[in-house]
Amino acid sequence: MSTTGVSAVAQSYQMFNPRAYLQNNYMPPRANFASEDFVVPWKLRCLADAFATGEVCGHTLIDIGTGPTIYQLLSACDFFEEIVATDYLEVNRDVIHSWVRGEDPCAFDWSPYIQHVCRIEGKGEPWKEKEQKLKKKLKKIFPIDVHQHNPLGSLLSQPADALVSSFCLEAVSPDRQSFDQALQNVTTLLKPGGHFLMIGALEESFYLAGEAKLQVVPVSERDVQEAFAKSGYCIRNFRSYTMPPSLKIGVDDVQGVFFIHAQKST
Ligand SMILES: C[S@@+](CC[C@H](N)C(=O)[O-])C[C@H]1O[C@@H](n2cnc3c(N)ncnc32)[C@H](O)[C@@H]1O
Ligand SMILES: O=S(=O)(c1ccc2c(c1)CN[C@@H](CF)C2)N1CCSCC1
Repeated sequence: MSTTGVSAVAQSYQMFNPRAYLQNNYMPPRANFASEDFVVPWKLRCLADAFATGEVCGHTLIDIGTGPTIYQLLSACDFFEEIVATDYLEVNRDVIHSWVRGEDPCAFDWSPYIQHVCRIEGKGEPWKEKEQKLKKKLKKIFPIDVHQHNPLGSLLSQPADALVSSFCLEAVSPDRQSFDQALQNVTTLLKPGGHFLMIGALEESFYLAGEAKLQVVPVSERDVQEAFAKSGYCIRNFRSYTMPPSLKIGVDDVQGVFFIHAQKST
């Protein structure tokens, strides 16, 4: 693992601006729910379908690199007692804390995401009920460093039943070796037989978040599949989405998005 590379990544994240990041990736017009063919509905569908199998369930789910977003947890909250959010930056952990407490009138409006997920799950659940359910289950918000062999330090008493992660490992790894090692590291947080649902960027080399320009290690579908196999997973499902030119507006150079559902070997 290149320690200088990891230190440089950590340094670049000191400039990360959560509000700019949300603006670039989670607000209209880039975030478009008009058709299931658009990337945001595609991501939410991947997650909803995986949880709808009923195979991904248990007491504790950990989200690796939560950032300032909660969409990635919406379909999980019916299947776990406790959801643990994690992030390297205190500024992002504070955004999630603030959303859970519901005290910030200027907080990001996730209602279009919650309403869409309730619609595709087809349970007739009012969106405000799902919102409250997630806030109630989001009991812990921990600091994490995926480049540490024990990413959560002593904060985790026992391995989780499932992991979720979205746009994290490739966005914080200076090279493929670090990406593979980071996956090995976070896998120690998951119980044998546990499930890992990951969404990530394909062939991306950078993204912007306000003043910060973050380097991303470009990964292919094959790179991701090989990394999971190397970390001892059975790949249950793998899907990918090709980014249309209209969504390439300069805030990143992402070429596509992958979804992987993998199960840790027993
Ligand atoms: C591209 S953002 C992803 C945010 C969110 N999960 C999403 O889906 O948009 C990457 C996140 O990784 C976090 N991060 C940076 N360095 C990290 C590290 N060493 N370990 C874990 N997370 C890290 C950043 O603070 C940021 O929130
Ligand atoms: O869901 S996305 O595919 C998405 C969402 C988040 C990110 C990326 C892509 C690519 N760069 C990542 C940096 F790590 C963050 N999407 C991109 C097109 S517009 C709506 C959001």
